[in-house]
Amino acid sequence: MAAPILVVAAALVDDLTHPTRLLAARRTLPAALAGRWEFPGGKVDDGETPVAALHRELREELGVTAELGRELPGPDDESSWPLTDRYRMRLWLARITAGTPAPLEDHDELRWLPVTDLHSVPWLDGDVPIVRALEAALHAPAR
Ligand SMILES: Nc1nc2c([nH]c(=O)n2[C@H]2C[C@H](O)[C@@H](COP(=O)(O)OP(=O)(O)OP(=O)(O)O)O2)c(=O)[nH]1
Repeated sequence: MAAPILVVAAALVDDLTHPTRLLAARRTLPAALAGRWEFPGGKVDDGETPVAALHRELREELGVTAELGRELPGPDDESSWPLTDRYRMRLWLARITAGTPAPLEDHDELRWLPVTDLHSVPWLDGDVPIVRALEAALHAPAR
C-alpha cells in the first residue's frame, strides 16, 4: 500500500501562550465529509516544505497570515497523526498575525470554540483523538 499522504494543519488559537479560543472550520467537500469540522490546512505539494504548505493553505483557505507555535506531536512518522489509510497529518499551534479569517475555500463556516469546550462540534473522525490530545496540551504549560 502507498505511504499515507501528508496533510498539514493549524490549531489557530487567540494566544499561543494562554489560548482561550480555537478556530474550527466546517468542510463542504467531499460529500462524505461535508458538515464535519476540522483544522484548516491541506496537502503538501511536491517540492514544498510542510511549513510552507501550511502558510499557503491558511492564505488560500482563510485569507490570513499566521505565526506558528509549537507542534502537537503525533505517534507516527515525522510526529504525524494517523487520519485514515490514505492520510496522515501534522498539526501546529498558530496565531493569526494579519487578516480576518473567512471561509474562502473548502469551508462554509468558521467558529471560535472555547478551549474548554472543543467537542461542541462534530469533528472529522480522524480528528477526534487529536482534539483530545490538543485539549490536554492546551492545559499544560508551553515548553
Ligand atoms: N485539512 C484537514 N484535512 C483533514 C483533517 N482531518 C482529516 O481527516 N482530514 C482529511 C480530509 C481530506 O481527506 C484530507 C486533506 O485534504 P484537503 O482536502 O484538506 O487537502 P487540500 O486542501 O490540499 O485539497 P485539494 O487541494 O486536493 O482539494 O485529510 C483536518 O483536520 N484538516
